[in-house]
Amino acid sequence: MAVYTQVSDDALEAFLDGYDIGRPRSFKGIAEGVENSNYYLETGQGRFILTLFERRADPKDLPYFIALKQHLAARGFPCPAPVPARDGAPLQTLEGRPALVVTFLDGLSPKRPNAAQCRSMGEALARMHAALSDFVQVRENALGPASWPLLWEGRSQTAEELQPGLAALIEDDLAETAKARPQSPHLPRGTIHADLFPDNAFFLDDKFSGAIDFYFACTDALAYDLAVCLNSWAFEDGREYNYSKGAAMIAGYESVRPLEEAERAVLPLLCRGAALRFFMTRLVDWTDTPADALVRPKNPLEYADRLAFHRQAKSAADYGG
Ligand SMILES: Nc1ncnc2c1ncn2[C@@H]1O[C@H](COP(=O)(O)OP(=O)(O)O)[C@@H](O)[C@H]1O
Ligand SMILES: N[C@@H](CCOP(=O)(O)O)C(=O)O
Repeated sequence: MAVYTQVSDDALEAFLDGYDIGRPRSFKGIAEGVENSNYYLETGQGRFILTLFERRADPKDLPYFIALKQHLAARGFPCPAPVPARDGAPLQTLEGRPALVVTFLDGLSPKRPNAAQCRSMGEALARMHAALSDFVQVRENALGPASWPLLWEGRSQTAEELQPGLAALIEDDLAETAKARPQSPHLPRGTIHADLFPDNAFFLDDKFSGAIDFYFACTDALAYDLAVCLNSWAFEDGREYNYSKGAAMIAGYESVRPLEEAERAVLPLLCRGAALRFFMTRLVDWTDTPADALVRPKNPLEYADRLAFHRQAKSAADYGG
């Protein structure tokens, strides 16, 4: 579960005094999530999510994430809209933590996405990129290729314990993605979500209804966002690539923004990089999460299996593009 900071009734009352959203009718901690404490809040004026940012959130990044959500919401893209307090600022303090109230989104996250949902997600991803094309703020991708060797440092033994022979394969992935990196600056860039996994997307009747959790958003290659989604939506049980789902996602994306030839050419490389990024952070969490932590670390091997697929892929056609 992810409620790290408890909010007392008195603290909530005092906090809501600073807003024009009415008195609380319902207030409960949300079990899902990993990084921050999230609460469901219902008042006379509607439903909201209250987030208290925990230790891993860098306070200097919060204004960027808030501005990004404001920008998307203003353009009609379904995402949590920050709710400003009476003083006009959306970012406040509660129980000693930076705190944000956002609007509640309807919909359910798919546990096992189907091809129709993959298509709808691809289309929505391209719409999101278009809506962000005039978002001028820039944030470097802190989990981009330069960070991977640093995350890997001292982890090869853990990788070997998880799967004998894995360390050498990962070293090879690092070398190959580093070699090919100079190709990336030529790709269309913009603001990307960078973590649009199924648990961060909501659906109503197979139609995308909203995206949440923009806390890895950054400026990077647009096709890298598609690569993150192909990794997290189009593999069965974390292992086998589902060609129909991948093809549906790419077709959905291209129905809004056709990929350029340069993007198609490096799609396998971008997918390999995306898999490496999630493998690395999961590997770090695997060893560094204390046994009594509230959240269970996710299995890095799911991404080692995806890497095996990406190593042999030659072109976008291997992904159904
Ligand atoms: N705007 C929202 N509308 C509806 N539910 C939300 C909203 N934001 C978060 N949630 C719920 O809270 C959970 C955790 O949110 P998330 O942003 O993924 O947390 P974390 O950043 O801690 O990983 C989500 O899985 C979802 O159930
Ligand atoms: N999507 C990442 C972990 C990040 O968790 P989130 O709840 O903030 O999306 C993974 O699966 O490794």
